Order: sequence, then structure tokens, then C-alpha cells
Amino acid sequence: MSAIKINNLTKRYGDVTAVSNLSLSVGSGEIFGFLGPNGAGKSTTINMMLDFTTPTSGSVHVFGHDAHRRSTDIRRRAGLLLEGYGVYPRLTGREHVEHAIETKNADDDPDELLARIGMTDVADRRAGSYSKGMCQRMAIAVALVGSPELLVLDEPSTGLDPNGARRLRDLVIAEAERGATVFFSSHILEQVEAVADRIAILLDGKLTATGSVADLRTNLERGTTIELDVMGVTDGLLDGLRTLGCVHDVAVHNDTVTVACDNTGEAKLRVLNVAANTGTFHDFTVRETGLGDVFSRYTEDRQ
Ligand SMILES: Nc1ncnc2c1ncn2[C@@H]1O[C@H](COP(=O)(O)OP(=O)(O)OP(=O)(O)O)[C@@H](O)[C@H]1O
Repeated sequence: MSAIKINNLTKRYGDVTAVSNLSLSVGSGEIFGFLGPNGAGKSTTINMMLDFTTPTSGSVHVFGHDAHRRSTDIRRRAGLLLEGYGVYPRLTGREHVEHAIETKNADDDPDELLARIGMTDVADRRAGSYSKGMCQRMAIAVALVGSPELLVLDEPSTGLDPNGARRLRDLVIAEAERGATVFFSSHILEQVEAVADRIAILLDGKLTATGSVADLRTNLERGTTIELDVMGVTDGLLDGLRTLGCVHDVAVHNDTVTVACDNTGEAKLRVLNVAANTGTFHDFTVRETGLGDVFSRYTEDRQ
């Protein structure tokens, strides 16, 4: 069963269409990464899932329930980390978590939750004195209260140092292993690539891609990227590369020519042969397509 089912969802603010006819579903127990550039509509979608914003049209179901009619139930069963999490400056980190435990009628150990995100040392300090990253860590601990069936994390990596980011990653995996569904938005592509079972990429409120990172790579037919360092890019080189059947894309940046081609030894050899024949080629790097490439391809190239 789907934990989240979004059908033809649209949200307009005056002339701005923040989300446009969006449909997607997230399976129970899945780690789902929601990607998109600034202003793509990620937060607006999340806000509609939790009934903080009303859709212009379309519907969202969470745990099979209508997000608007059953919002209280849904929020009770979910752990939320949303933009603009309100901090009470006079309360300590532990008191924030204790308050959430009380509100949710849960029986967690606040110290254990704070330890999971590396907050033990500062648990007794007032949140007013916390750094941005400490506030974010505290908000993550609060989201975990009550072992929620669904974690909705809007940009959870914001402000976290590499250690915090690693803890977050481990934590997301552990929560999914326990059976929780995790839906998180992020700009940190490596974070998403490391943990997400599937991702969706949003651009101008529209879904431009959905699937596993591997699926998206295959869709793009960009198994391998070869970067050619040349001394002066010539039309002969570009034409030669573009006529190869195994080449899907050729991009130029200064003296580097980036070639996306089939992931076969023969394809790589043919690309390097063309480059060698131009006489100005002096080095190359081969790398597998990463999520960064997929993201750029689905967003920048289509704008
Ligand atoms: N309350 C609002 N009133 C008017 N426009 C809004 C409102 N909320 C969002 N928008 C607009 O809707 C679009 C989508 O915004 P949203 O915050 O959902 O994007 P996002 O993908 O979360 O961006 P970011 O990564 O920058 O947080 C933007 O053009 C934004 O300006």
C-alpha cells in the first residue's frame, strides 16, 4: 500500500503556479528523496500533504486517508521537520524533546533521541544559545519522537556539519529499517543518492522525473561520462563525436568537452579515437553518471 498518494495536485498563488498537476506515490517503508531547485514547489507539496496549505485542485492521501479531512490523524502518526521550526529560546534541547514526547503521548527516552543525533553535550543548554546546526539537530530529535510511521523532512541537512549529515543519513536508514516511510526534500544530492530508494525531481511545480537513481541514469542513457581535455575545441571534434551512435550528449566548457556515451568499452574507445584524431587532445577522465548529472540534466537543460 502507498504511504503517500498524490493525484493531479495543483497549487496556485495568484499568477504563480507553485505545484502543477503533480501525481506520485510513495510506498510504505520507502525512503523517498524529493529534489528540485529553489522555488520548484517542494515545500508547497509537503505543506499540502500535511494540510498546512489547501490545494487549488487535486488530492493527497496519506496512509490512505484524505490529507485535508484526516489531517489530525496524519500529523499524529508522522514526525515532521519543516522549514521555520520554532525554537523556544528559554527551553533546553532536552525540554523541547520532553515537550514533544508529552504532546504525542509517547514514552521515548529524550536522552536517547538526542544522543542519536549527537546532541548529548548540549542537551542542557538553552536553545536560545544554540547554533543553526544545533537547532536543526534538536528539530530532528523532535521529529523522531513516538517512532512515527512517516517522517517528513524538509531540507533536513540544512546547517548540519559533515558529522551531523552522516548521523542524519544513518538515522534515516535506521528509521526505514524499523518500518517507517521517509519523505525528504534536499538540495544535497549526495545525501539523497546515498539513502533514497527512489527520487522525484520537481521543476517549476512539475514532475520531470521519478524513479531510482539507477532508473534515471538508464532513462538518460548516460551510463558513462568522459571528460576530454583538449587544447582548443574544434568543430571537427564536436561533429566527429556527435555523429557517433554511442554518444548521447556533448557539452563544452572552456577546454573541456564532456561526452555522455554508452557504458561499454567499445563506446569509450570510439570516443577517445575521435578525440585522438583531432590532434589537440591531451587527457581524459571517465566517470559514472552521478545524481548530480541526472539532476542537472533534468533541470538546467530543460529550463
Ligand atoms: N504563500 C505563498 N504565496 C505566494 N507564493 C508562494 C507562497 N508559497 C510559495 N510560493 C511560491 O511558490 C513557488 C514554490 O515555492 P516552494 O517554497 O514550494 O519551493 P521549494 O521547492 O520548496 O523551494 P526552496 O528549495 O527554495 O525551499 C515559488 O515560486 C514561491 O515563490
